Amino acid sequence: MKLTISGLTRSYKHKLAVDDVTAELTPGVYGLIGPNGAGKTTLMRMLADVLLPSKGQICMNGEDIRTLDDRYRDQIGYLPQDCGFYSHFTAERFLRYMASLKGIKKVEAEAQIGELLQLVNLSGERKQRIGRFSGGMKRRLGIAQALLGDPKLLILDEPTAGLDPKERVRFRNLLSDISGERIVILSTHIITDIEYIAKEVLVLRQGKLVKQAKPDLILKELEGKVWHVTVSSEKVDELERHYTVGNLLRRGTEIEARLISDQQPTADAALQSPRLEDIYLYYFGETGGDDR
Ligand SMILES: Nc1ncnc2c1ncn2[C@@H]1O[C@H](COP(=O)(O)OP(=O)(O)OP(=O)(O)O)[C@@H](O)[C@H]1O
Repeated sequence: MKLTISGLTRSYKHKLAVDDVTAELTPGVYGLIGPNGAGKTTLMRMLADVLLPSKGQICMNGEDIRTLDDRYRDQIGYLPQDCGFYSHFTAERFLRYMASLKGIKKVEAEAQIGELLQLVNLSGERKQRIGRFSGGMKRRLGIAQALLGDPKLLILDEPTAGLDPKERVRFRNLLSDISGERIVILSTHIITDIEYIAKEVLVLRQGKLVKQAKPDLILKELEGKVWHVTVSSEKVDELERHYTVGNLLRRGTEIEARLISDQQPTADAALQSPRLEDIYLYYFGETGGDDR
């Protein structure tokens, strides 16, 4: 199974939200990252075939998705950023409803619903109204509905938004369990969500795909560029003028910072082992991670 994206472009009036994106995806987990407004949701909506591109093409196994039409949509599971739930529905009624929209036969749907509720750890809550669910439970139910029909392409827009750290760990494990032969594309602001499970990271900046690479390769690229410095507080402005500086840590009159620089920034700067979350500093000049 192969998804080929060629010159995919989408503008809203004068705003170019996705700009000439070309990529080839094969089974595995892809982490789509980028700051707010980078175009992640727009790209995912086009992949989910709920938004038409202004230009460009998406092909599945060499066939244009416009030609495949229903045959493409039948193979997709999509969790939108804002998954509108019917709050008076119970979890199982919601999944039954979504299964019928996907054209899954009743008996088959019942079997899948049971399995999926178990997978997302909501079996005990299957008869509870969604209105009483926490944000994390709703997100897990959203993941279950995306998995109905055993889709070959799973598109998850910020699936971990609103999950607490424990739920995020559970989600990571769930994703590595279900990835298998599927292509999974998930967008996130939180690098640790994809650190151990992403086959490749897709970096989107101002609508452009500026990087598609394995996490190891990205880390290699950052080697020799990440520094830890300690400066007096009055030198911080100067440091920020010259370098891309991450979170500052105040220690008395001194400030410690992690920064990106091709050369050693100060005489006592110490080289650091790059971490995947340094991607945010490197590509966007901002920090990413659990605190965002
Ligand atoms: N319906 C719309 N009409 C006009 N502009 C839009 C529309 N949807 C998105 N945009 C603009 O397109 C750009 C990309 O938005 P998009 O939501 O795809 O980014 P994103 O990376 O998903 O951001 P976030 O992380 O905040 O969800 C932004 O500048 C946004 O303001």
